[in-house]
Amino acid sequence: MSVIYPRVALIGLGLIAGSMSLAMRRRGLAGEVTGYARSDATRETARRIGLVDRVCDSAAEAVADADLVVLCVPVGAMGAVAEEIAPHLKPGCTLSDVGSVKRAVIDAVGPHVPEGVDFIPAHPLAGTEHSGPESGFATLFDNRWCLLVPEGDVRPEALDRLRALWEGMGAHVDEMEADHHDLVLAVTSHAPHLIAYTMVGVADDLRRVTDSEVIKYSAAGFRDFTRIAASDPTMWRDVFLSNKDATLEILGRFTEELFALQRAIRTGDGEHLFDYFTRTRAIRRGIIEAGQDTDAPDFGRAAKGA
Ligand SMILES: NC(=O)c1ccc[n+]([C@@H]2O[C@H](COP(=O)([O-])OP(=O)(O)OC[C@H]3O[C@@H](n4cnc5c(N)ncnc54)[C@H](O)[C@@H]3O)[C@@H](O)[C@H]2O)c1
Ligand SMILES: O=C(O)C(=O)C[C@]1(C(=O)O)C=C[C@@H](O)C=C1
Repeated sequence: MSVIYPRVALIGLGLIAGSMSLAMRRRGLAGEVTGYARSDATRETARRIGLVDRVCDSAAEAVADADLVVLCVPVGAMGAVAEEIAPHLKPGCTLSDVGSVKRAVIDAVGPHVPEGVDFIPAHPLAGTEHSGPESGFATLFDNRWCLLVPEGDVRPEALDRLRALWEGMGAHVDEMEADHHDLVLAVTSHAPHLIAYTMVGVADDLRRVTDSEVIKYSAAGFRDFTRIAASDPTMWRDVFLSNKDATLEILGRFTEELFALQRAIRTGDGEHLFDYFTRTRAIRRGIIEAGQDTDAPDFGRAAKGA
């Protein structure tokens, strides 16, 4: 593949920035990738493992002359980072981010975007429970979605170019409106994370009673919860504080359903439980039949309508 951006700057050098750098390198999508992270230790590690072509000691130095700048920091840090780099952005460049919440990032970053810079928020729907500069890998975005959330005046050629970059990194790209994005992600990602955190917390409380049996005999379902609940505390604190309304709306509905199931168990209403589980099983099967299971080998073809 040919170079899409001569110079890309990544601010924040963790799982997502590291994976972007390696995914771009795999296909030669960027001429040079520069990077900056706030802590000396992270920059040192990034240098040692050659995560990007050049690790800079300031955000200003990293973004100078960059054709694409991507903010890869926790959602709560986006506004301050945007304010810091704004005076150093090259006219005509594209500014993007990878935050898990979009409305709050648009509100925080938008006011700092200089005239002549295209701001195109993005969100790759791919990740792991690991964080930091050593956690990235080149195939993270393969067969995953990346949602682009442009608002206002964005040049179509800037949008096409960013889309081509994400496709070159292995992702399927769609566009979505910011508030809708936040509601959808509250259902598919944010509330499930909170539920996993809660379940593991409950098990931890119980452990003190059962003397480690919870961990010793933990079944596959619970192990999956512990993987999710091992995700980065800073990232997830920021996600919940930034997507408050949508997450609370979904958690309200979740609590109502939970109470109904609780009542069915207490009253011995097997029909309610059976019907409910039949409905949820059909959803999983529907996902697989529609070719939307991103773990399936043919997801790529299905997503492209092949
Ligand atoms: N981890 C996931 O599963 C996932 C998936 C999609 C999107 N995201 C989003 O991507 C972004 C980055 O997540 P990650 O998983 O790569 O996190 P990470 O913790 O692995 O990396 C974040 C990096 O940002 C740096 N940083 C923090 N505050 C900073 C600041 N003020 N200035 C400069 N650098 C700063 C940290 O030192 C670290 O290097 C977040 O906004 C997150 O919501 C994460
Ligand atoms: O697989 C995981 O570990 C993830 O949690 C990834 C996941 C998700 O919920 O799907 C987490 C947050 C992101 O914003 C996007 C992807």
